[in-house]
Amino acid sequence: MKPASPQAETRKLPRESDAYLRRLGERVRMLRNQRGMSRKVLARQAKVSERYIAQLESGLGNCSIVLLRRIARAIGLPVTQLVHDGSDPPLDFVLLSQFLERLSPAELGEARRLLSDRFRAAGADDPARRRRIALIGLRGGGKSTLGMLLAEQLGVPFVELNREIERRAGASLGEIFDMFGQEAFRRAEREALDDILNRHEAFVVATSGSIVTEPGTLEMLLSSCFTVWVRAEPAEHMKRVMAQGDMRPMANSARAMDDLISILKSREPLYARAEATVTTTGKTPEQNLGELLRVIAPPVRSKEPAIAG
Ligand SMILES: Nc1ncnc2c1ncn2[C@@H]1O[C@H](COP(=O)(O)OP(=O)(O)O)[C@@H](O)[C@H]1O
Ligand SMILES: O=C(O)C1=C[C@@H](OP(=O)(O)O)[C@@H](O)[C@H](O)C1
Ligand SMILES: [Mg+2]
Repeated sequence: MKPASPQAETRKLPRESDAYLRRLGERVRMLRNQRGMSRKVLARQAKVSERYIAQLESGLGNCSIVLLRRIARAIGLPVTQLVHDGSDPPLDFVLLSQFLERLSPAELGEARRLLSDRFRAAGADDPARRRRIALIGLRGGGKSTLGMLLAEQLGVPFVELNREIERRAGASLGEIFDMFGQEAFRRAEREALDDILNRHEAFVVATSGSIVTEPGTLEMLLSSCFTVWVRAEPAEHMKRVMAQGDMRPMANSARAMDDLISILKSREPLYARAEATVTTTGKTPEQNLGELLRVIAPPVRSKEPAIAG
């Protein structure tokens, strides 16, 4: 992970922004043309001046988000389809997302499983996936403690993702955050996970607490590994984190417990995507190890009844 010099970064930014505004303008023009709308009609429906639309389409208008939303509505699209970065997705992607929007949350879950079974080597019941165990959850839950015990029991390598990230970057987690920022850390999480998936067929990984927050990384984790949420009660998380002396991701302040509760609350739906959960409050690591061994065991298939003959 090589840092760009601050001067290079500031030189790059305006150029990147200009290119982005040009692409946004071209997209608005193309979508307006597709709909057979003149600039005049679009301006009237969005309640902005025609000159403004002309500026936007030529890549010169840095629109406020409220105005852009009005333009998107007048075109008949959600604003997210105007502002996305990078090139336009293929038509099938657009059609598929329209189709998915019609499904209920339960149907969406089923659709994701079906698609991932069809297009990934490792399906839900694939024994290979059960040999790649990922422990997820907030700090102090017990991922590292249980991960080490589980790997030893299974006779497979134990990977501490945070250490892998540090090894690959040649810098400590603190330095990565301070020097390169959140975005670099998210990228490093994903690259480190991809790397261990490529290097090992079987492992136990104690992931970093924040790994679930980047949708691409979460998807990779859920479809490649058997995931277990290692959780504890908030007060127990706090007690353990304080005992370890490093309060991140909470601000090291009097509000740490409030921070922890709100981080946990915002991440709970993501951690809950794990296929199994173990709660470590009031249990010994050995008790939880037994529980883990049970939950990761492949489902027992009932034998076909013997045909009497
Ligand atoms: N049942 C349990 N399972 C795992 N850890 C436990 C348990 N009970 C107490 N602990 C303690 O809680 C702490 C968990 O920390 P750690 O494994 O580093 O969590 P994480 O990796 O999720 O941040 C350790 O100090 C461990 O000894
Ligand atoms: O929950 C978080 O946001 C984080 C948890 C830490 O990992 P552990 O949960 O492994 O301590 C570490 O990756 C980073 O400081 C961010
Ligand atoms: Mg840990």
